[in-house]
Amino acid sequence: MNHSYLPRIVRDDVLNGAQGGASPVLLVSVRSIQEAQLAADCGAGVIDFKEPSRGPLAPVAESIWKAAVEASFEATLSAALGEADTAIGLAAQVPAGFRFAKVGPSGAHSTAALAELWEQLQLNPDVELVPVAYADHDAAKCINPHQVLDLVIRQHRSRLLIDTFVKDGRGLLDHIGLDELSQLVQRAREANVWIALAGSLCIADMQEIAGQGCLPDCVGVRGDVCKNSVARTHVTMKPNGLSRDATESGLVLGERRMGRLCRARIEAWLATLGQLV
Ligand SMILES: O=C[C@H](O)COP(=O)(O)O
Repeated sequence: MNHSYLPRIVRDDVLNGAQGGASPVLLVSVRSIQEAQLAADCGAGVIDFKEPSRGPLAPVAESIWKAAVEASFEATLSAALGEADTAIGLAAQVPAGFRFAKVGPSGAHSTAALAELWEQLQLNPDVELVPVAYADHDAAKCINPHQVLDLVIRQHRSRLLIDTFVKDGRGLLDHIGLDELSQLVQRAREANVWIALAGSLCIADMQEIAGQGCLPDCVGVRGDVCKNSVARTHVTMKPNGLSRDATESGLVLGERRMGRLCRARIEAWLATLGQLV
């Protein structure tokens, strides 16, 4: 494929974000090595492993983390660890080779409760915590994104992802206004905090956000690029009485078609972000 119109994404750009004048980096959440390969081939800057059927930040199996490190994708690796109930136990298992670990704040009713959660995460020194704030914080029963950002700044942490807890078709902008989002991004900027936005974002949302002069360091997507994904094909294309051979050949054809759709979507995102500097 022709990558010439895509922004050149190298790992330093991923880590430094738009603060150095670069375009926002694209993070694509995937649930398998197959999807990761597709995202890497397209040029996604961050490949984030999560199992969307089990929650907004649910982890994939540890065997997939290991396979991802072995695959040596040309992208920064990120692992979603879920919320306190899974993240504390899993943190130490995230292999070196991963750079980010996303942890959700649901249930943290106070700043102190969230600080305690972060304190309990025994991450490998090479793996950096990406604290998450939920725009729909009432549903997640936790403190709001301003309070999470306050804590990030107070603890001299480097990163923050604002996402949505409930994936019900509503997106980030259904829960947080553009003015408020701009304030958060601006505050993060001033405090030298790398900030990522996600939450069922589509390209039109991103254009609206950017039109407000609000440029995050990173944009995270899954729903918009993976709604036709290979993984979904497996879910929707059950045997249904077809012979095994016919079913398998249908799956292969379906996977190819869906893979093309995902690829086109990721490329459209990269082209859009590449224009935002
Ligand atoms: O980290 C980013 C999220 O995985 C985005 O997922 P989503 O686009 O389905 O809300």
